[in-house]
Order: sequence, then C-alpha cells, then structure tokens
Amino acid sequence: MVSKAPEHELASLDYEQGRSAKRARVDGGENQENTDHLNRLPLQPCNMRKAELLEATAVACASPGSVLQSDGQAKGELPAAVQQNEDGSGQQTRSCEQPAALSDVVPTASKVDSESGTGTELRAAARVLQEASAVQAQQQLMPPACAAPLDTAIPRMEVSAAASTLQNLSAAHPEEHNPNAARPSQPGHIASRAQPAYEEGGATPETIAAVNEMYHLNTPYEVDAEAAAAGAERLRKYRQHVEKLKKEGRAKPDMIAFSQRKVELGTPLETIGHVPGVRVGAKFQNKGELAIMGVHCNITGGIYCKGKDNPAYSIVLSGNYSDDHDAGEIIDYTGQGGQDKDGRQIKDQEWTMGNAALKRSFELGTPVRVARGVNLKKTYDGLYRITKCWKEAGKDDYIICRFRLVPIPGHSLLSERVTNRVRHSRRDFTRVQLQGGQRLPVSSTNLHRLPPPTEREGLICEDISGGLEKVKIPAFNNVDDTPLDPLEYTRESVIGTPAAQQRAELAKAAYTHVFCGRAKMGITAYDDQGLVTRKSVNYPCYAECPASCTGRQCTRNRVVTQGIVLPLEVVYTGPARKWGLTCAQDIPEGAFICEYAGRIITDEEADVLDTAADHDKYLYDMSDFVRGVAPEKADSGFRPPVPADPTDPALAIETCLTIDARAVGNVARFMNHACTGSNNVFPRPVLVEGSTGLWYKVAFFASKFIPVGTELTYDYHWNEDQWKQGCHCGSHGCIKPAALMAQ
Ligand SMILES: C[S@@+](CC[C@H](N)C(=O)[O-])C[C@H]1O[C@@H](n2cnc3c(N)ncnc32)[C@H](O)[C@@H]1O
Repeated sequence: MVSKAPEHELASLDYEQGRSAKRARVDGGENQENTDHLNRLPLQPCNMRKAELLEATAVACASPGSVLQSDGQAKGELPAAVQQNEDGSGQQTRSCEQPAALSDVVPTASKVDSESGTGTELRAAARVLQEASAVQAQQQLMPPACAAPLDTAIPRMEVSAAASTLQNLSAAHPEEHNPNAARPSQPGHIASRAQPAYEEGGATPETIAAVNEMYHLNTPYEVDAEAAAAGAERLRKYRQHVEKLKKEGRAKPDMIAFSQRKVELGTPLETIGHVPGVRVGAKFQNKGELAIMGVHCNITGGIYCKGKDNPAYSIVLSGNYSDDHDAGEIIDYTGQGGQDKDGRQIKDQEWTMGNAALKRSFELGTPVRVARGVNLKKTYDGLYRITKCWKEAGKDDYIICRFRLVPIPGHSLLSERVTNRVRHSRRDFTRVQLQGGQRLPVSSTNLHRLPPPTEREGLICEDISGGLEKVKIPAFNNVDDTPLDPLEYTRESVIGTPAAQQRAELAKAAYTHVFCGRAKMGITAYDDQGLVTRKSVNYPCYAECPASCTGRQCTRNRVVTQGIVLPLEVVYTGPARKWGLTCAQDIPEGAFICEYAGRIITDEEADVLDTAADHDKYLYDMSDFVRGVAPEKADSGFRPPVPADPTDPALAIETCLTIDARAVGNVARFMNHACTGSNNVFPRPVLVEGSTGLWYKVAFFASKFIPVGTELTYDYHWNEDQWKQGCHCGSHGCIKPAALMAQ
C-alpha cells in the first residue's frame, strides 16, 4: 500500500541532461557495475533447483533411448538412432552411443547460462528443437533402437545441450514452446531460427518466503516518516547543488552533483528492496535525483547492481529499448550490452554484468526496484520480482537476454493501480470540520425538496432498488440515451464467496460479544436528530446499539441500522464521470446518507478481478478501518475495538475484505469523487449488528449542509496515477485536473 509520507518531490528543475536515455542505457552496458561500495549482500546463492534440473536432465540425456516429446519434455527413453533432415535434402545418420560422462553431455550450470547460451548454442538448440518434433513423428512410425539409418552423427554435446534447453523450455514455459514455430521462414535469419531458451533455477517457494520475510514483503510498504524527511532534505540540498553547477555553466550538472555530494549527503547505496524514506510513486526529475535518493545509483545505466554475482538493486525503464515490453503489470525487460552508440543491437547479449545480476535476482527471488518514465522524469514504481529469464532473438536479429518482472503486491504502484479501488485506510482518514448552525432533522419540513420524480424530465427508472429501500431511488438521464448498467440491488452487503464467508465467520468468532454502542462510546455519535455531532465527527469509528438494547438513548443510537431515509437520486452527469448521486432535498450536515453495500469478497479475490471490464471501479477496500487512525488525525473518542495485539489473527482476517459493488450493490456505488475542499460526504466505519457476521459497515455522512439537487461526492484518496483519465471534479484543489491532462 502506498504510504502518504511527506512528499519529497519538489518543484521541477528545468535543465537538460547531457545524454539521451537511450545512450545512457548503452553506456550502462559498459559501465554497469558500481564499484564504489564494497559491502556484500546477505544472501547466498541458491542453486538447488538448477542442480536438480541438471541431474534430471543428465538422466534423461544419458539414458539410451530417451525420447523427446514434441512438447519439449523428455519422455521415456532416447531413441538409439536419431533421424535428421537438416536441409530437407536427405537423411543423416548417427550411431547410438552412450554418453561417456555427465560433463561430456550436459553443460554445467554456468555453461548453460553463460557459455552455451550464446547465439551459436541457441541456434543449435533451436535446430535440435525442430528435430525433436521430427524425432517424435518418426518414433511413432518406426521401432526404436537404431531401426533407421542416419547418415550423419549429431555431436552428443549438441543433442544433450539442446535437450537441456528443451527441458528448461518446457518446464519453464510450456505454453510458449512450439517446435513447429521454429521452422525457418527466412533461412539464415536469426530471429526466425532462434528459440527462447528459458533459464531454470528461479528461487524456490521456500527461498521466496525467506526473502519476503527478510525484506518485509508480507506486509504493505509503509514509509518511515523520519527517513522520508531526511530524504527530502537530501534532495533539496542536491537540487541546490545542481543549480549552483548550472549557474557555473558546468555540463551534466546532475551527474557531477551526484558524484560530488553522494558521500556527504549520505545516499543510501546498495539497498535491496525499498530505499528507506522513498515512497512508492515518488517522482524524480532525472536520473541524478533517482541516484541521490538511492533508488537507482547507476546514473548512466539501466541496471544498478554490484558485480555479476550479486542480485541487482534496480532497473530503469525509459521506453527506449525496442525489445522492452512494458504491459504495466508485466514487464519483459531487455538486458544490456551489444549495442552501438546509436542504440542498435550489433552483437548477441551475454549473461554478464547487469544481465548476470538480474539473473541472480531471478535465482534468489530478491526484489528489484523499478523506476519508469519517458524522457528525464522518472517515477519510483516500487518492487518487482523476476519470474523468468531467457534468451531469444531480438527485433534486430541478435540474441538478447530477457527478464520478466511482475509487481510485488503491496509494494508497487502497479499493484495499487491494478486494484484501483476506492481505498480508505487509517492514513486516508478524512478530518471533518462541521460548521454547526441550524441542524434540522432530515424529516423537517423546513428543508427544500424537488417535485416528485414523475413530474420531472429524464426519469428512466422510478426505483432502482426495486422496493428494497424505504424510499424510492429514481434514476434520471437528461444528457443522452445512456442506460443504466444492470445492477442487482442490495440494501445491505452480502457475503460474496466461500473464502469471504470463512473470514467473516472467523471474525464473528473473535468478536462474539453483543455490544451496546452507548456503553462502548460513553456517548452516541449522533444527536437527538440522528445527526453526527461536532464532538464525535472525528472519532475513528461510530458504534450503534443492537436491537436488544432498549431505552431512549439506545433506540436513538440506531441511524445506519435504519437504512436510507433521504430521497437519493441517481443522475447521469455526462460522459466524463457518467452516473452520480444527488439528493432531492436539502441535507443537514452530519446526516446519514447511505452505507457502501455490495458483495463482500477477500482482498485476494478483489486483486484478480478483471480490471479491463472496469471491475475495480466499484471496489471498496475495508482494510485498515479497524486498525484505527493516526492519533493526530482522529479525535480521542471511541476507537474500534481491535485487539491490542496487532498480530491477532482476527485483525488480519477482518482487514482482508473488500466490498465489490459492481454487479451487486446499492446507491453508494454511484457516488463520485471530488477532491479536498469540494466534496460534501465523508465515510466512517460504524459498528452495527450485522446480518453478515461482519461487525462493521462503511457508512457515509454529510460533512456540510448540502443544498437540494447537489451531487454527493467524497474523497477517494486516489493518487495521481490512479486518475489515469484525469479527475473531473472541477475543484480548485483538484489532484489531477482533467483539463491539464489534455494538454
Ligand atoms: C464508484 S464509481 C462512481 C460511479 C460511476 N460514475 C458510474 O457511472 O457508475 C467510480 C468511477 O467513477 C468515475 N469517477 C468518479 N469520480 C470521478 C471524477 N471526479 N472524475 C472522473 N471520473 C470519476 C471513475 O471512472 C471511477 O472509476
């Protein structure tokens, strides 16, 4: 989860960096290893799987009669004779010999990785891959063991290396391995002949678990405020120095400033994982700033590492490598080396320098920082893990090293972006300043009301709740013909999945007591009119009384429990924000508006919802609600009754639920966002006697008097990146005004 630590990205610096990002990446190929720092990393190599694989490969290759399936897997015994039709002109023969020794036939791990992974070896492997399908086809036609004459022997080494490659391939990526696709469409063209050669030996689940533990990847990232303040100061001084160098007319002031000030400013170097104090999503004006903050200290190269034997610290994606494929959630990153000064690939890449370091990260499962951005400006996008590495022919027909990186959930901007849900956490707690003044009950006849819906234009549905709410919820479209999407209306949240059911039950078991909200809070959150009081408005949680509580005070303390009483309306606002929620009468400040209802699912289930189908637009993450809010934000008052021990499983259970209101929901799903200053509604967790087994709801209240017909909005607390299409709230303090985005 992205923390909202003090911002340290200061105003933009207006200067040109001396070399293009593309050139910098090329240079990185030559000057990649940062030798300034000598500390060694704590992790040791873990080659267990590779060794196992080699052993398995050796067995497969060393056995006479072992057969290669067309899908690339070693199957049974090799045929004693292999028929080859290299150029389609005739058969070649080789005698069936037993390999003499393992080292003769199976390259060692390093041979597979760095020596035999050259273009020549790959091409040879590719050829044998093609033959594998022929072998299988032939095997189906003829008896094994030298039944068919082969004209020319294929060197044993080549076969076994190819078998190893094949096994790697099929094991690592079966769906992409298609030997038929390997047939040359343009003979002699490397791209058409070379097959991807996937490297086995990625970290085992046990290693990854250990790495997660070591780098605190099991819990969402939280920025240390002190370290953030120190970082902001470091950046400020660095920028000052850059300005000074610029005034002196120095070339490449950002680079010079980095090398001159890094020691004095205490740049965190050689850090695996997050750099303390740097929040995910932090923006930097150039690579010098990335370097001085310790995010990516290789100012001229795309890969930051120390030596080929250690895992890499970070990569920078500038969109300049034609072979890079950045699909957001998945990055297929191209290694370094083999380019000319214009960025053209002129040689095969090898598992050396930064490529070797990234491969090491793959083997060890260590996180790699990713910074992205075109031109000079970069964003720290958080931590990724390399799930695959391989060699293949690049667009320029030379063999390139490739790495697949995927975001680590809770530690990358993208994992936030993927779950583009309306997040609220203790950091997102909105302080509300109620103005006081006339606080009429919502039923007061002194509040203005619109005429009945049937007397107004644009009515497309008289009651979207289908009679489920106490009041009708009509829908209007006075803009165009856009219809309402189908919605299964629900008045209260429902448990959506068996996994969520399990969590809800566990949570219920952890909180068995029937509570009296008044007893818990000492006072109720509401006044006699059912409006949130000025005193209680910034309590982190409200508690209502269950039906079993009697007495005037307790009966009064059931506001959310009563459900919607205000005449809410769903109104089409236009193509930018689509549907929104308004009210057909004045709303007094502090009035309850509605709860956020939908299907309750687990966070994990929410994370894999189809974002392309806008599924994530209607998710409300309940995480952190129960953990309370920072003391400086919330008034003392009542806090959620969470266990004192934060490791209590009940806490973990309860915080892992999300409300999904896309297909099943209530009016709250139509409420749009407005930035600070212009929204009029705020959410609070409310303890109620839930029918679902959950012990709280998310409820919305008016933060001010809202005149009749005004759109109801609250702060989604989305960051700039989440507003990909821009925010159309139109307020002065808008975080990402759509108007600016268009420029
Ligand atoms: C919970 S839904 C709100 C209802 C939505 N407008 C609809 O038509 O169903 C959240 C989505 O509404 C849109 N939205 C809400 N507030 C917005 C704003 N201020 N600017 C632009 N789009 C907004 C975004 O597409 C967002 O993902």
